[in-house]
Amino acid sequence: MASLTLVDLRETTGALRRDDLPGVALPVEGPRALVREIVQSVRTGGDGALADLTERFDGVRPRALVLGREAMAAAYERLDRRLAEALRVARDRVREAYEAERPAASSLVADGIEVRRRIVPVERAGCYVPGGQARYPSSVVHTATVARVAGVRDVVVATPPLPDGGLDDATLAACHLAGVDTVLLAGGAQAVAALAYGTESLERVDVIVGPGNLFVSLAKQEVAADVGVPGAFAGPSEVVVVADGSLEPRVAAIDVAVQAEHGPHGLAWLVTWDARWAEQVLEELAAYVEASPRRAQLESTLEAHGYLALVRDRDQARLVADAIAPEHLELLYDQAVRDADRVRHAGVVFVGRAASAAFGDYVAGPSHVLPTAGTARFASVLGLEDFQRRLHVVEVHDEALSRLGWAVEALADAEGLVAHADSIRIRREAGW
Ligand SMILES: NC(=O)c1ccc[n+]([C@@H]2O[C@H](COP(=O)([O-])OP(=O)(O)OC[C@H]3O[C@@H](n4cnc5c(N)ncnc54)[C@H](O)[C@@H]3O)[C@@H](O)[C@H]2O)c1
Ligand SMILES: N[C@H](CO)Cc1c[nH]c[nH+]1
Ligand SMILES: [Zn+2]
Repeated sequence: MASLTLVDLRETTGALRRDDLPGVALPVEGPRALVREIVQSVRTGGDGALADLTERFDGVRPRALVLGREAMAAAYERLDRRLAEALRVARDRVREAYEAERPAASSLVADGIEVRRRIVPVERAGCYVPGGQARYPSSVVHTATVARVAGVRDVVVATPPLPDGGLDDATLAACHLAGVDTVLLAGGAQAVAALAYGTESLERVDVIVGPGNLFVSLAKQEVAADVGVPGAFAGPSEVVVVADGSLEPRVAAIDVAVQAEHGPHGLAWLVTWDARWAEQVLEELAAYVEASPRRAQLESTLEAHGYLALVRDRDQARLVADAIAPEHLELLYDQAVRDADRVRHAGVVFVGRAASAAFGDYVAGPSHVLPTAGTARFASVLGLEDFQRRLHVVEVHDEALSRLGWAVEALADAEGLVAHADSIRIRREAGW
């Protein structure tokens, strides 16, 4: 029976560091060597290697390696209307959230130098959409829509095939709605390699984004020298639920289970100052896990990385959350809004008793591609900037020679870089 491992912090005083708490120790060494081998094999073997590896790891040869817009549009027409409408709502909310964040071009003029900052989208983006333990049409929406708002010209989605070698209508329809150009029917490290290096049927991309399991995340690290891998380590899902007796125990129990049902290697914490109430939550959680059709996934995460932290008060609860730096943080007690603004490390914070992280997974607006494994200390949610480059145009008027030229010469002389200094001197001596 899955339970949570007790971490009693009530006697602990002062600051909490990340290493004071049990974390997720991902078993990376074996997978890393395998991922290296897979990437190399796709890099040299192209389409053939990709199909062979798909057969090896997904148990099927894809019916086609690449699908185009026609297949996506046809799937959208076939899709159940309620689901199509839900996907459209999710797409619209993600699109609106990111349209509101579009960075403005900026410029600065002073001393004869005009600096303009241009925002230039990458040309081709690869969005990895997981498909092992569950299918993720929502991840299509939460990656490709952001790429489109960022202005990317070609958007490719890579996702593993179904056991029949094809792809589900919901994922294809989501591609249609999100404006995807090409679908690559491959998953895991082999898909990441194909996106990074290209194959006979797929042109390589400029950046790879999107969540995935350990093999996907390690493959992104493996190819990072050759392709942009911006943003977070978006690995197995995580949640920290902070609540007390003002919340029904079953509601808290289910929220702990929400992210754990994704599959192995995830992380789930319940943090509370209400020990009696916590016992009721544990009972509810055990019953919920036992009855769930995703019991195996729930148990794999909860048994390895499911924790109950007993803390003194709200302040200590926040320190615990900050030390964990979880992907999702739920603050579900009264008056949590003030505390939300004091949180430093989390992928996203949900506040209010209605605030299930499932809203964020689907329709809140910000992408559900979020930092995991403690990387929320330095990484953020998928953003427009992950698909864009900043490019400065520096226009230098002659006036700058008299106003700033001397500083260039002084610094170049100090560094012994004579051509640097001469390039200014020669212009000044010409009387420009
Ligand atoms: N952080 C985020 O933003 C976010 C968002 C959505 C999902 N997720 C996470 O993404 C993950 C999705 O994982 P998934 O497994 O369901 O789908 P996935 O598509 O990431 O992984 C499936 C692929 O992994 C490969 N694979 C599986 N076992 C392998 C093995 N032993 N050796 C080599 N390759 C192997 C296969 O090729 C398979 O196609 C979950 O952990 C979920 O929690 C994270
Ligand atoms: N919770 C996942 C991110 O960790 C995203 C997701 C997609 N579908 C359901 N959930
Ligand atoms: Zn989820």
